[in-house]
Amino acid sequence: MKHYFVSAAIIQVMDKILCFQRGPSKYEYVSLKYEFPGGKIEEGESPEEALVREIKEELNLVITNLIYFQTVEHQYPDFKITMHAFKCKAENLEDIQLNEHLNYFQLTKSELLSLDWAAADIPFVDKLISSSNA
Ligand SMILES: Nc1nc2c([nH]c(=O)n2[C@@H]2O[C@H](COP(=O)(O)OP(=O)(O)OP(=O)(O)O)[C@@H](O)[C@H]2O)c(=O)[nH]1
Repeated sequence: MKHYFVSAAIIQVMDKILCFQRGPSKYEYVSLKYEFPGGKIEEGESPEEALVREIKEELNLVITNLIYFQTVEHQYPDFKITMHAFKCKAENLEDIQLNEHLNYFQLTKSELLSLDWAAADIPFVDKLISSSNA
């Protein structure tokens, strides 16, 4: 069984959080689901370095002020992921490009549950909702 190590960005804009819809996938349980953008950590990279690289590649954004948030281990039917989430800011939001995602929303914490999240992201969503100053 494959085990992926992944970093994910909780990008905050004022009191809102950026939520991104994945494209179609052969794995129906992640296909078209919402996620925090990011990707796999490559050999020799820290989780933070991987996240800065992935967000530039996927969204053309420069992220700053990374603060560790939480790590989730999730077993999907075909692979396992260990995913580290970081809160951060985006320097240049006006330059955003959706190079991989289909769509995105800027939502307040209380609105997050209106989206169909990838299962691995649910602990992040729950923690964001339950933490008033997180
Ligand atoms: N980036 C990211 N991946 C997630 C999240 N939740 C979640 O289950 N995943 C899963 O983690 C795996 C790795 O993510 P990814 O596909 O974005 O990584 P990547 O850009 O390096 O992929 P690549 O192999 O196509 O280059 C995917 O199978 C994805 O479904 C999330 O919030 N963010």
